[in-house]
Formats: sequence, structure tokens, C-alpha cells
Amino acid sequence: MKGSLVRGATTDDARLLHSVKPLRRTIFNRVFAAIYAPAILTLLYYHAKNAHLLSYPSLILCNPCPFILRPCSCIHVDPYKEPPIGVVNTALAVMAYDYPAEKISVYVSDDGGSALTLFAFMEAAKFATHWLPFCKKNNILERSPEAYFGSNHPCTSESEKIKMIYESMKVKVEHVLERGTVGDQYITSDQEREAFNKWSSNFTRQDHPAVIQVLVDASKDKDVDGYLMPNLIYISREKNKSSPHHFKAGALNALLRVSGSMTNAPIVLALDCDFRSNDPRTPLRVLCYLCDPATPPDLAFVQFPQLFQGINKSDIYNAEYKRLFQINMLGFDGVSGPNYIGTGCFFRRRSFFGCPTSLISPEIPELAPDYVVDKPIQSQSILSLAHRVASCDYENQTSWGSKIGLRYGSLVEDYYTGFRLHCEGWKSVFCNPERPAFFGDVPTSLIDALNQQKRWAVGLLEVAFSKYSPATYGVRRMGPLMGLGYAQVAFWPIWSIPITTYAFLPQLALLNKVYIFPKVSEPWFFLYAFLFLGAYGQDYIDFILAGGSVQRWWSDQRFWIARGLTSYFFGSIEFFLGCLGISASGFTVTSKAVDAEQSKRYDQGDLRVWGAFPHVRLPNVGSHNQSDRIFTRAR
Ligand SMILES: O=c1ccn([C@@H]2O[C@H](COP(=O)(O)OP(=O)(O)O[C@H]3O[C@H](CO)[C@@H](O)[C@H](O)[C@H]3O)[C@@H](O)[C@H]2O)c(=O)[nH]1
Ligand SMILES: [Mn+2]
Repeated sequence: MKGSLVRGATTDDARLLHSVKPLRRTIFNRVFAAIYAPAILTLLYYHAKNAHLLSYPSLILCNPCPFILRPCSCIHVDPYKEPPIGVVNTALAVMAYDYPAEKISVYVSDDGGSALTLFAFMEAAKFATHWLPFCKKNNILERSPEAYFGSNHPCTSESEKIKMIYESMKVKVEHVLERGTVGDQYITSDQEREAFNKWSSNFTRQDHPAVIQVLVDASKDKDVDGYLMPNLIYISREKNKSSPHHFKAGALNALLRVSGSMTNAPIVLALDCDFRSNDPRTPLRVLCYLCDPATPPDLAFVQFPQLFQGINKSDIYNAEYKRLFQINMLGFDGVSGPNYIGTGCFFRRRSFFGCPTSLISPEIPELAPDYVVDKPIQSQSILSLAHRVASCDYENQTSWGSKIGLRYGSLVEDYYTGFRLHCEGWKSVFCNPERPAFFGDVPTSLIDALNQQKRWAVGLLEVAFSKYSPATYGVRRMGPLMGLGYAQVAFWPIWSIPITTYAFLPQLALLNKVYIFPKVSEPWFFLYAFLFLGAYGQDYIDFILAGGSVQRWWSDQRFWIARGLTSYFFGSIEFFLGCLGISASGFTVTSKAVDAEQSKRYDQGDLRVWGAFPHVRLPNVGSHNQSDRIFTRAR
């Protein structure tokens, strides 16, 4: 084992494409683990020895609750939760990557099947003819227009002109969204009209044909300076109520196939609509890993951390997940590599088709990762193949979802797919450059933050209790370190049990005069103190070394408890009800639409439980009326 690593894609030695060096605190972490583990064993011994001394009051709970939840496989994506202008910004920034334009193809998956989103992208394609040359000529770093115009940028006549074009596009898109339909006055060509005609009267989100629309064709469409632009293709896969669609994993597999049939690039970037590129040179950085002759051929993906902008000062909803997305990644990187976290990840297309040593050929040769597409993307044969592979029964009797592509069976398709790839023997690397490659948006309402976590909890338990459990299958396939690393995440929602217990046990013990901790005068007390301070101390140091603030660390601790009693608890219940066939879970997307009031409240650090509920404020760390209870002061 190499231990935790830091990587850099550029080094002082110009001959090296990338370098790896062990983290300095690795030794400290190991020593700490070596002391901490026996201390926990000692604690267990102490408990076993004293078990007979404790007499707990008996609690009999008898409350049969005869309710049945209806199974639901509805799709929750919609343009009001994921505003098209945000998705457009995501796409524009990657179209503007510093990379030969004709070698980039951007495929947008609209799982909500919305004409409004297609409209936004038609407008984006027109705006791109101005935006891409502007970025390249002026060597702009911030290539998402919203971020660029929102930042402190030099005001030239050119930038003012581009800003006006952007604003007028935005107004148009928002107007159409408000109206809910694309009015005739906005349709400028027969080609556009033909595309919108697909939204016939029986077209619904859950039931509609595949829509594949080439909006920019890299072989002929030029920007205002006369240079070719990258392909931009809108896709909404076919849906009907009788075929399972497998949520995001299904959407990504459809994307893999459609992109395979049209351009089949060997490197694939998976990027969520709420993330945007923050560095146009990211593809070059990735090539330093993927194309270095010194890199072993079993490297499946390069994962960037999920970093966020717009988190409030104390991160009240603990949306940053420093440990998950930044700290733990370094540790994984020292073994087989970090997990795939759903976004900001560059894959070798080959890694979706079987283990490094034996290729699993897809059902049609055109989808094989090494197939070279030699026809123009708008040719009849290519378009009809693309529609065929985007149909909802295409996957029947194929290996998609089981051995090929993103894996089905968990609501955390990212975690599960990364895990299965590692089990197949693939490796990954974590790339965390100084200038963040991507920035994402966080949920800014409590209900969204808790719901997102509940979905993760269900998804993780689906993996934890499957035949591919990291604790058994994972440990066997990847060895104890990777296996346990993955298992620690998979069983995470089980924390709801100790957290809920500790939420009530001390009070019950106090009322019933039962001692659950040793007295301060007893030597055993030091064991408790060491375990408590050691765990918090190490967590604190890791957090601060990863650039965190004391305030956010405190939020992290606080929210962990809150989630234990809510998201993890209800997620676990939902999972077990699902096992009994009583309920089915769905992928409720996190809302990315924020109104001015919600955003103001969030920036001020107000914590609102629900629209209809009284407004509660959390005490801030350091404020004079700090209290040790959560959810105090109702307003
Ligand atoms: O049926 C679905 C559901 C979601 N999505 C897309 O999936 C992405 C992620 O959805 P989001 O609601 O933003 O989920 P988060 O909880 O914020 O996302 C985290 O957790 C997910 C797993 O639960 C990962 O897929 C994400 O990459 C990761 O950022 C979005 O672009 C959605 O449009 C679909 O395409 N189809
Ligand atoms: Mn998201």
C-alpha cells in the first residue's frame, strides 16, 4: 500500500507528465490508527465485563401502523427544478474548452424530455457562435457566461456586446419557461419547427419517443470568426411506462450508446447539469494521465473533487462533504484510486466494457469502444442507429446495466459503478488541481439537503445488502483496504441507529438513575476521554488541513447528528420497506432553482425547516447565545 497521495499533473521536471508523492501525514494517521484500534477493543472488553451491572428500564413499544406506500417509478426531472439556463451554462463552458473544437462533442441528456430545454439549447447554439471565439481570443478562464459576467471582468466594447447577446438569450429562455411553451414567434426555421413537432399532444415526461437533435455540427457549423465549433447534440431518450428507465444510470447508458453511435470518442466526461467547468485546460490535464505511456492500461477514470461555490459562511446544511469528496479521496488514491462521484469524471470509454484484460463486446459492433465512426453525424444511417440505441427496450436481453456501462440496482449509481469497476481490476486517480476544474451548486433549502441525503442512504444500503456488498464481495475482490473503505460508506446510513440511541439514551439513563459512563474518578474514564477526543481531534485536523474553517467543521458535526435522526433514519426505513416490497424509491432530483428570498435566507444562514413550519434559526458558533441544543429559538 502506498498510503495517501498528493498528485500533480505538472511538475518542475518538464519531462514528467504527472507525479505522485505520499502525503506527509500518512505516518501520523497510521500511528493514530494503531493506537485507536486497541482502545476501541478495550472499550468493548469493558462493556462486556460490565454488562451485568446495567439494568435498563424496559421499554415496550407497541404501535402497529397499517399503512402501505404506493410503489412509484415516476421520473422527477423537470425544467423547473433544473432551470435550462443553468444547463446551458454547463454545456457552453465545456464547448469552450481549450481543445481542438472538432474533437469535442457535447451531448446533453434531457431526462425530463422538455421542449423548453431543447429551446434553450437551440438558443445556446446561436450564442455559442459569439461566445466561443470571444473566450479563445481573450484567453478567458471563466468560460461559463453566467459566472464570467457575474465576476469582476474587464469591460470592453466587445465584452459588453457579448453580454447583451447573452442577456437577451437569457430573457428569451426565461420568458419561454414562464409561459411554459415555446411560442411561434421564437421559432425561426422549419428545422426548428420540425423538432418541436415531436412534442405532440400525447408526449409526456414518462411516455415519449426518443428526441435526438444535432444543434451544432462540428463538420460544418462555424462561429462568427469562421472557425468550426464542437458538436452539440440534444438527447432525450425514449420513455414508456412499461420499461424501467433506471434513473440517472439509465440516462447515462443511453448517452454512452448515442455518443458511441455518433462519434465514439475514447474519453468521456460525465458532468451534471449543476456543475460547470472552471478551467478550460482541464482536458489537457486529464491527458497527462490517460495518455502518458507510463500510465498502466488499467486506468479507468480521472476523478476531480466535487467543490462548490456559493456555500454560506458556516455551510449550514453541511453541503460541502469535505470528508467524502476531498479527504477520503486522498486515502483511496493511495490504494486503487478514488471512487466515481457522479460528476467531474473523465472515463476511458473502454472501462465500461469489461475488465482491463478482457473486453466484453456490446451486442452491436458499432458500440464497441474501439469502433471508428466514419460517417457524418447527420447521415441517415447514423441518426437511425442513434434513435435505435436510445429506445427504451434497447437494453432488453443485453448486458447494459449488469456488465456493460453504468451499473443498475442502486440509487447511488456513481458509487456503485465506481465500486464495480474497481472490483473488476480497474484503477482510478484523483486530480485536485490548485485552480478547481469544476464548481457545483449545493442544495440551499433544508428539505432539499435532507432529501438528497435520504436518497443517498437508500442507494448505499442497496449496495451494502446486495450480493456485491463491499464488506464481502468487495473485500474478496479488492483486498481489505479498498473493501473496507467502500464498506464504510455503504453502511453509513446505519449510523442512524447509534445516533438515535444516543439522542435518547442519556436522558432515559438520567431519569432512571442508570450510569452509562464511568465516573471521572475511575481510570476507565480516561479511555472514554481518549476515544472521544481522539476521534474528534483527528476529524478536526483533517478538516482544517483540507482548508476548512472551524465554523464549517462545527456545522459538519451538527448536521451529521441531524441527518442521523432524519435522512439516514428514514432512508433506512425506506430501504427495508423496499426489501419487503412495500415501497419503491425514486430519484428525486435536487432542486437547482433558487428564488431570491430563499437565496437571501440561505446567505444569511437561516435554517428553515419547511415552508409551512415556523422559522427556526441555528445558533452560530461563536455567537454569545450559543446553546448546546439544536433547533432552539423558534421565531
Ligand atoms: O432520473 C434521473 C435523475 C437524475 N438525472 C440527472 O442526474 C444528475 C444528478 O442529479 P441531482 O439531483 O443533482 O443529484 P445530487 O444528489 O445533487 O447528485 C449527487 O448524487 C447522485 C447520486 O445520487 C450523483 O449521480 C450525482 O453525480 C451527485 O452529484 C442531474 O444532472 C439530473 O438531471 C437524470 O438524468 N435522470
Ligand atoms: Mn446535484
